Amino acid sequence: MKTAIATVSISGDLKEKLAAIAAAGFSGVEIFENDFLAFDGGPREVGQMVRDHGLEISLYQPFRDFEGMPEPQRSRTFDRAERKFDVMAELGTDLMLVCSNVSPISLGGIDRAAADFRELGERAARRGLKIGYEALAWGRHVSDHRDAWEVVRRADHPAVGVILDSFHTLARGIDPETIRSIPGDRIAFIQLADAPKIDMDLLYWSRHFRNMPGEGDLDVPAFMRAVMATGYQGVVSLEIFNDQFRGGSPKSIAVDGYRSLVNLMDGVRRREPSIAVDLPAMPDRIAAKGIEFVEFTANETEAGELGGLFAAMGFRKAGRHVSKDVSLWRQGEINLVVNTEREGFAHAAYLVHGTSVCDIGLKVEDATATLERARALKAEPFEQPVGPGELKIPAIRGVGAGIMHFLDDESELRNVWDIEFRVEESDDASETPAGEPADGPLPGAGLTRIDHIAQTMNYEEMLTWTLFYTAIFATRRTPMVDIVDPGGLIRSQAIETADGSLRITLNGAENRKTLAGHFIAESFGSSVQHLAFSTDDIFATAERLKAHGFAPLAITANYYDDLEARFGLDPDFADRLKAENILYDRDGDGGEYFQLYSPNYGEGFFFEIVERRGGYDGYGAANAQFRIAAQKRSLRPKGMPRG
Ligand SMILES: O=C(O)c1ccc(O)c(O)c1
Ligand SMILES: [Mg+2]
Repeated sequence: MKTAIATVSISGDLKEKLAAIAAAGFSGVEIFENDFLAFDGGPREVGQMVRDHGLEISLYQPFRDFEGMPEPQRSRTFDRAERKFDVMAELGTDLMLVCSNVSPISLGGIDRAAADFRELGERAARRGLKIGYEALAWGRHVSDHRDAWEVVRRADHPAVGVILDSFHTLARGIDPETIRSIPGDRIAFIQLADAPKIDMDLLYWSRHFRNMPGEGDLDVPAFMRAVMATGYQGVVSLEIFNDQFRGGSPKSIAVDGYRSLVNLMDGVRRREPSIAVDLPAMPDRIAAKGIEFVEFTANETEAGELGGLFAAMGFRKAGRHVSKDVSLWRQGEINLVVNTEREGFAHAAYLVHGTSVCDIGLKVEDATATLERARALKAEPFEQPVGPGELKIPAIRGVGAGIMHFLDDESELRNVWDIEFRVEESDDASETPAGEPADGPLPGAGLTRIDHIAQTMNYEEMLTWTLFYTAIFATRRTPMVDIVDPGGLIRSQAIETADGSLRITLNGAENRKTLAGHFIAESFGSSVQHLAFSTDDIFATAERLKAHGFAPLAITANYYDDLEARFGLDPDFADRLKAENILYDRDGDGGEYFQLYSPNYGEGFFFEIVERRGGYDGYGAANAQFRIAAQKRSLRPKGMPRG
């Protein structure tokens, strides 16, 4: 499959754009005219530069305001086209995009436009070139791909085809199934873009808010299935006008683009099995079953403090690694690992981020298949030397700074805890805090599993993260919600499996004054900001935690007054929530959510304990503002210091 991306989609100057596009794995580029005009070098030089990167120029664009002009403008547009043909010849490309006319003086008329294209086709063919006609969603007379195709059909010239751009079709709500009646060999080129559903002017929406297929809300898969059903075998290209991308990292945006294309085409192939898609085989999106472990990196002193925190939440020390300075803490199905090694990835992470979460272990259907799909989607495999008695666990670099490991029940990996960890005589007894009976292990606090992991990133990187998770794993993303922090806005969105077995919340920080922004700044980009543990009985857990010496985050009395009024709560029930500092939420179907927080440790890391009742599927977004305000009051208590 030939893949391309328009230079306009990537930030940087033309050189930087090409380097990033080539490194990401594309086979070609669309040279966007303004990128060429801004370049200080002739068309031959640009063509050579593109080919030196191993790329081809798949398209030159756009040529504007061509068809249906009155004289004398009509003759001028043909002269202008000839000049562009000269440039194309020197660039070394044979296809030019002509977008539908937006000029108020254009006359309209399908046959007039067809006659103009027939003549342009004739002139192009004489020079061995071709042209493609694209309907802009805001074109003066042609704004629908069906009309563009009718013009092309009537032009009836082998050098003239139609160009379909998913944005223009889908943003106007045109049924993509209408593409299926166009002959595939009359489609000159395919441009793809997604976009979030926003109610705004089409032109503004198109020029500022497009994003990669899978990052927005348009049905790009339906569009692409229809295209492939026509027998189209040409280039599949991305054309993304996006303000954030223009300012983003060229390398990472280019990889996102390639990832989104491969993910899209793999999905098309699975839904249209009779259609040939020339793409290497890869496993389908991976069924993720949950979070098997979370690993912290720390120095010895801080590891002791972390252990104290874990013990206060009812965790017990359950083992020590056979060959490394790594200990395991357990409760229910939760595995927390603390790594104090002086070498390897965890130590490197410690030096950069301080005490923090450095690795996440996901339980998946098939760990090897997960690595294979991740690789096909340009994720970076991670390996470090396997020590004596250790298993080789498939792993990749996450989108942030951390490593993501994959475990399954199908292989030896299911025995990782028994193979790599040993229970030490002293483990249980030595962790018994003062004041508790020392004659046996402390009972836990009723924590059962990890409900969710919350990762924080700069707002501009959120699309990269959502694409990463949704392309590799069979997950969906929830709508974005705004969370008000006294210092600014946080955008929050969850990635989750349909059954809720894996939940990751992504929090995009716009500045450093927010708790989330402070956390990423102070931890130099550590991503995991909090872990949420599940309990089946939040009140019993709250009591147990108290007995363990856990001090929950204090919530204001005002919050509880409002809560009682808002939900019409029984006053005794509201008092109980208040006494335990438990936050509460209820959904439209009577599902209930209970949340209990730890204070901050260090610069904004914390734990949460939740109970879901009656199928509640959210994350208590309505409570986040009050929790954050409380946490900000408690910032920098005694606790987890930073490197
Ligand atoms: O916004 C535009 O003008 C524009 C130009 C060329 C395209 O291919 C397109 O989709 C939009
Ligand atoms: Mg386009």
